[in-house]
Amino acid sequence: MADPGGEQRAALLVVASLFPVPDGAHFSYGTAGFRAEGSTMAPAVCRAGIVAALRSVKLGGAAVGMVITASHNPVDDNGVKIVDADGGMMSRAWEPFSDALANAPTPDALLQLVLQFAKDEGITLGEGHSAQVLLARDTRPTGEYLLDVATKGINAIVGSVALDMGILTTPQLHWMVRNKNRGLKSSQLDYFTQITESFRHLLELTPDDKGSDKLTEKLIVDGANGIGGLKLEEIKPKLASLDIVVRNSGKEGEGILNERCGADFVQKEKVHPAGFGPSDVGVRCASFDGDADRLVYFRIASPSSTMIDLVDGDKILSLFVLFIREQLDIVNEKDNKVLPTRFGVVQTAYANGASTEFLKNLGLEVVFTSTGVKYLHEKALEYDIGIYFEANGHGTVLFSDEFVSRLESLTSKFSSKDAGSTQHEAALRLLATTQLINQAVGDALSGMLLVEAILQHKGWSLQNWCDLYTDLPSKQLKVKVKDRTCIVTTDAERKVFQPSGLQELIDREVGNYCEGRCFVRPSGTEDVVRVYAEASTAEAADRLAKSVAQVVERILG
Ligand SMILES: CC(=O)N[C@H]1[C@@H](OP(=O)(O)O)O[C@H](CO)[C@@H](O)[C@@H]1O
Ligand SMILES: [Mg+2]
Repeated sequence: MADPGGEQRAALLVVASLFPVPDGAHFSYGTAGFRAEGSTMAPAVCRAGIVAALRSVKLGGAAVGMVITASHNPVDDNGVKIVDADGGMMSRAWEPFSDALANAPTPDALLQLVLQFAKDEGITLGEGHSAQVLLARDTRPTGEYLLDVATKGINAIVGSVALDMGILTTPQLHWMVRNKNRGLKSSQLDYFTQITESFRHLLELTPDDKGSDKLTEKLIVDGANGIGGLKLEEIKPKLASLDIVVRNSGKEGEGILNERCGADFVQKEKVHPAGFGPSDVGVRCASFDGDADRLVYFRIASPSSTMIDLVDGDKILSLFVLFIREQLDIVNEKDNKVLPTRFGVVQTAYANGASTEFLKNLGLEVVFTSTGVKYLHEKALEYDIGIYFEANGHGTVLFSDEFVSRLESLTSKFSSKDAGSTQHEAALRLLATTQLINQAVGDALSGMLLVEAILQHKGWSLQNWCDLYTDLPSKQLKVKVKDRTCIVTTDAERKVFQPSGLQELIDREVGNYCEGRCFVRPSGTEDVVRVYAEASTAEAADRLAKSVAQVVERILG
């Protein structure tokens, strides 16, 4: 093993002894990084800092990111996830090492793990290499402390530089990392300028006959008392065409992060968030999660109930699909296939069955992956245009580099020869969309602006959007078991493979219901087994979920 030198060894030993893993603690790099109660996160965060710095060294000094957040989880939790140099999630191939490092029991064990991994990966330590890690955190009280811990971890790889980008939404940091490594402008101001300018371009391209009054109708945004609300307040003056009211804005004293508010709460509970009430009945509302990488829309149905009409990630996806396909068809109409058209729609098992049916009826290829953005994103990258969404509101639209460069040459060709033509305008709309929607990860701010621009383009109310299809009633439950990892799934998590016999029992329950569908899987972020059920009525979906939850309890205790 090449000796990295005394300085490097000492730095690793020192930092490992500063943040030892307590007896009995175990960290696991789950669906979205390490997560636990904030006050217990220091060992995992420090070691994630080491991993991020090593990743940057491995990639020749390209910028890598680290976000300190626990997203929609309670305010006392915190977490950390690593952003790869392309702006996406850290390569899955590095997760086993991250797990092993986070749990290394002694400073010496940690040192040996780093040395062995560096050797296996061909990473040269301790000499003239460079590494840079961009850091951000959300608004949690433990964030500042954990950011400092992360910096210590990063600095333990000699030659690394940690850059604190401040309090940001998770998608802002992903965007910054991607842009930086592409040699593009990458500050927060650049991000704000890009999304607000491309939004303005899209509005300018709205057909004259469409109801411009729709946007003057109020939009109320639930910021989950997190960072998304604060950033939205910051850009609101640049969105003068929208009448936006921010509630649960994240301002001091307004409420507790994610407590009875935010996209996760709204989507799972199907009731309106705190701070909303009867006076908001019928108004178009949107909800972000605590780190603003999820977006759902909703409307309070009646003054006498807390129930909402939910417009979830599946319906946002459907709206994006309709708009992009329509513009693509216009551009390609005359010059057949002037733009590449491999169009992929990616969902998970949690997608409402009615949405999948709707998309298939449009003649689209719908593919399924396991839960977790890293899987959906990876799949979407295989297409010229890859659209993915989780039902919970995390998703985006990815355009391949080739698609964007063909689109750029096409728009300049049109501007000199065919300016103002229908085709030219459709191409410009697509180009503005590639600029508006975050290419690194799902982004509530940019996603919301695209939704607003499309509703305006179509002259649609929230009702028109809701009417695309009717969701099948569904129910989600959590079951506490001794060891959730006993459940092994297959077929994009739609079938249980182990323990044997469990799938047959689920099938038997499902067989009792009309339009019944049900699956179970171990959560990657909580110590529970999740049960999801769909059926033709809400009451039947509840009953199916409950009976399958009982089966899981019986088998796994
Ligand atoms: C049913 C559900 O909403 N699951 C969420 C949740 O993962 P679980 O592995 O189900 O705990 O958190 C993930 C990270 O935010 C998100 O990607 C995923 O969709
Ligand atoms: Mg989130």
